[in-house]
Amino acid sequence: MESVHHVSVSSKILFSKVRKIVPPMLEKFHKGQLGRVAVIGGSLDYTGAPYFSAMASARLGCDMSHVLCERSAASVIKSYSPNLMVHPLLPSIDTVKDPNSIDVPSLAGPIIAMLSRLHALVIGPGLGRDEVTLKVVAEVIREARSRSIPFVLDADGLLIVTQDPSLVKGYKECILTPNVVEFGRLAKTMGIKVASQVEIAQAGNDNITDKASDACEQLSQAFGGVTIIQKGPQDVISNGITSIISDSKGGLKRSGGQGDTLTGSLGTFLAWRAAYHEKMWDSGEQDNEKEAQSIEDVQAELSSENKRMSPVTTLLLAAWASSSITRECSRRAFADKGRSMQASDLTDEVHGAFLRLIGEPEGSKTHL
Ligand SMILES: NC(=O)C1=CN([C@@H]2O[C@H](COP(=O)(O)OP(=O)(O)OC[C@H]3O[C@@H](n4cnc5c(N)ncnc54)[C@H](O)[C@@H]3O)[C@@H](O)[C@H]2O)[C@@H](O)CC1
Ligand SMILES: Nc1ncnc2c1ncn2[C@@H]1O[C@H](COP(=O)(O)OP(=O)(O)OP(=O)(O)O)[C@@H](O)[C@H]1O
Ligand SMILES: [Mg+2]
Repeated sequence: MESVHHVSVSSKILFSKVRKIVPPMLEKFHKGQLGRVAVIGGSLDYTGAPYFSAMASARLGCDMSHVLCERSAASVIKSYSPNLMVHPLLPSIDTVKDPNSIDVPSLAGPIIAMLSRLHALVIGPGLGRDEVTLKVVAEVIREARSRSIPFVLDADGLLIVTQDPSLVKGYKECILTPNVVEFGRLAKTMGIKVASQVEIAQAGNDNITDKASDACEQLSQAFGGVTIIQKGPQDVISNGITSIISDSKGGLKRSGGQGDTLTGSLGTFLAWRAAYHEKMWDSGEQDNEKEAQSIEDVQAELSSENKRMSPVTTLLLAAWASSSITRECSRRAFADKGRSMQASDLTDEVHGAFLRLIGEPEGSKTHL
């Protein structure tokens, strides 16, 4: 018998809490303060995924969007947009002298040197499966974790986790974003038998949401409390103790690359969340002495009108907000383009989705 631990707070209240972690637009801020995010991905085969992710991050509102990619992908990604800063720093089998004897820390050095300037990382979009690349990215993950830099792992980044779960196990500043297939692979790696959303639906269960939350909670617990967004007909978000369901309407076209709008949005939200906890602006909330742990604590923080939120609560909110924005982008793009909709159509909807769902926080000076 599964236990159910998802929060029961209305979307309206959740969005009002999300608005608290969005920095207002103020004249005093300098370049970079509204977010410096890097997407680590992009290879010979895949150049679209890192672009969609980095553009979603930029369109949502971060100041600096970097892409750290494999050499062969760099010029291609640069040609998509001059707004992105694209760095050809990832090695591959083709660019090292001897793939069987590589100095991983030294190959990872140029990327690690950038970490101190970044608020958040999105690791995996279009990364590919080159073994040299993956070893170097695993080293970057280790270093980012040791510096408490928050990161999102998706696509081929999740493959790195299936190869070595200890890289993220127990790290609370990390979000995994598996699709149905990736969720199954992660569960298998952790040796737990959980049904995916599709299997649950096919089995004709009545309580699909409860069963899906339970599966996501179990996987999160197996990872020591890492936050997981299981994407699907509804996105189930869990940190092993508390879960939130994101089930707003999306579009009906399942073109590839929509998950990249999610990861890019997450990158920006993680950067904003860090700024919120550093008190970069006055949120008008009262200090909160107690750090939320349990679902009751999280629920109380979400229901309180004027209390600062704990990192556990804001991580769940960042995940829920990013999922909601992605689904709203998909809904709007599908309403406009129908079956012709592509991933790039979501990119164009990010700002409109943000304004409709969240809106500018109090104090923002958007009209000069
Ligand atoms: N334009 C681009 O550059 C894109 C690049 N992508 C990259 O492509 C690489 C491989 O990603 P894949 O997602 O193909 O990973 P996999 O190679 O692991 O393939 C997953 C497979 O699962 C299938 N699948 C997905 N959702 C499913 C569902 N709900 N039910 C049943 N089957 C389902 C897919 O059709 C796919 O064949 C990654 O690096 C990714 O970032 C993709 O994100 C798509 C867009
Ligand atoms: N059946 C569905 N109904 C509504 N929304 C969905 C459905 N399936 C996926 N989505 C939404 O699409 C987005 C991407 O999820 P998806 O499962 O396509 O990820 P993915 O396979 O990793 O995508 P990508 O092609 O970018 O790698 C998520 O935000 C999710 O909420
Ligand atoms: Mg994907």
